[in-house]
Amino acid sequence: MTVIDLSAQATPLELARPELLRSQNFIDGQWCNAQDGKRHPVSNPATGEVFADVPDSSAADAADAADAAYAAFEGWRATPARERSKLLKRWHALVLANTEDLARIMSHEQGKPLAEARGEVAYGASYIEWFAEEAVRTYGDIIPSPPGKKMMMVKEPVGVVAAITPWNFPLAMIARKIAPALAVGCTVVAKPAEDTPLTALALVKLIEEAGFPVGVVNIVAASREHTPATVDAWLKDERVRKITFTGSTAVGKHLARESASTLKKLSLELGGNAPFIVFDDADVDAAVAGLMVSKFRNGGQTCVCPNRVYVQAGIYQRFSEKLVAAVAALKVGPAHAAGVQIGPMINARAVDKIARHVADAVKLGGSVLTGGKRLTEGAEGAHYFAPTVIGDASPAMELADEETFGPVVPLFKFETEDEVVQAANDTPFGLAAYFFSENLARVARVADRLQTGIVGINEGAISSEMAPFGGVKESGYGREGGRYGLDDYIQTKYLCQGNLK
Ligand SMILES: NC(=O)C1=CN([C@@H]2O[C@H](COP(=O)(O)OP(=O)(O)OC[C@H]3O[C@@H](n4cnc5c(N)ncnc54)[C@H](OP(=O)(O)O)[C@@H]3O)[C@@H](O)[C@H]2O)C=CC1
Ligand SMILES: O=C(O)CCCC(=O)O
Repeated sequence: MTVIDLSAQATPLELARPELLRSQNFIDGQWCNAQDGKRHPVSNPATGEVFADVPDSSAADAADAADAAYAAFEGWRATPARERSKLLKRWHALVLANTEDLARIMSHEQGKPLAEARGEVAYGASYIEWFAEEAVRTYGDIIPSPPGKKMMMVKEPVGVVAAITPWNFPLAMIARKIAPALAVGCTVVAKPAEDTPLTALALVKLIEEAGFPVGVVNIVAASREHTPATVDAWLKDERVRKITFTGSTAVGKHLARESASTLKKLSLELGGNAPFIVFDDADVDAAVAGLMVSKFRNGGQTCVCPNRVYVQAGIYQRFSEKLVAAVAALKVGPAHAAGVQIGPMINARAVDKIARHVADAVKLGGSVLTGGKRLTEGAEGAHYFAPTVIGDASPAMELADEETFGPVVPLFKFETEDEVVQAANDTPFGLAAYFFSENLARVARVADRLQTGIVGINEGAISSEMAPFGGVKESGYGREGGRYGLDDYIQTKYLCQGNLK
């Protein structure tokens, strides 16, 4: 592993358009402070340095946002789909035009390498473009009807949508929630993660510049301490008809429970525990390349990152040697340094969990083939963990059950297809799975048997605005992206016209 000067001070956050760095909530077309004036700091995970602050909102601010979104709803749903589409296209163009500033803000608050942050801007923008195109295609149905009747189905927006988003993809996650909501005529209240509010606020600034009507999108920032009460105001509010959430399964379950009293529609994109299976008949180089792409994206802090890597006995040694060489060549360092591939982890809690998983694996007989430790030299205030491969992993280890959310690859050896499919499915989670095999019959069998919402077959890069992203089991429900991505923001209305002469 190459470590690029962890003690390097972050370059100041210089932006071509400094006005994109917002420090207020956006409610009813106004930038405003929290009613009680509270604020919370935003720091750079590469240095620990606090470089901005934002409102620490409360239930009162959330209620104001809901009032605005509710008031704007009738007007927005009545806006022609073509017009909604045009505004989304304008927003899309503004996001792309401001890529560099958005990427810098994102890297500064989240820690991902600048090149990756630029990629996320393009990725998030692709959802906005996609849903701008889909906005004009929410067709209903004419139902073959009995004589004297005309039966029809029309699609309507569900109403006010609350979007709650995580810190790992501060731009793409909120973009792929707001864009489909707006496309079908819903209005939005949003709350970004404590650690990464600035990217989301910048994105909303561009919504303002695109010329969306007042109240259509509202955003409030809050600290981890005040988030539960803030979001609770939306959970209890019967005018908020939908919650769309990406984050941990524990919080997803809380949202499902607490919104039951008003029976909201829910999309929950929750944690995963993705298996990555390499069969003896795989193209080993392609499998290593696929694993590197999927595992080390965002430093391993991605819900679809492989968490358990199963390698068949016949190629275990060869695969592991090639993998260790590739992992050992990764460059770790602060987001702004040239060539960095793995940045700091988001916060102390994240790196503590990774260290706990590695220590537990070693205690239970795992061997550290590369990495295996925190990188602390020169890294005061930051949270780095060395890209790690652990050999001889076993099901009793914590990392087999819980997503590590960091740059750690545990290698499990297996003998048979049946055994590995059973092991892969032996988890409450079901977001993504990957496998590599050149055997056509096996490809069909294994793809069919894996219990996940997404399967990468001889492919590590699965995410795309054109495809439905989402899980099964305790990884949640609902789909984001593709032609299915509007469904979660729509309700079906059946019209039955009678007495037709
Ligand atoms: N599916 C995915 O993509 C993600 C999965 N995770 C998993 O979850 C683990 C923990 O990460 P963490 O950041 O704590 O994830 P959380 O689920 O706590 O955070 C995700 C979002 O939910 C908000 N939130 C937290 N508690 C509540 C609550 N009681 N009511 C309403 N909203 C709430 C957070 O706000 P705030 O930041 O203010 O607390 C944030 O906006 C990770 O290690 C990973 O395993 C995490 C992020 C994304
Ligand atoms: O929050 C996550 O980790 C899911 C988003 C990643 C993706 O879209 O591929």
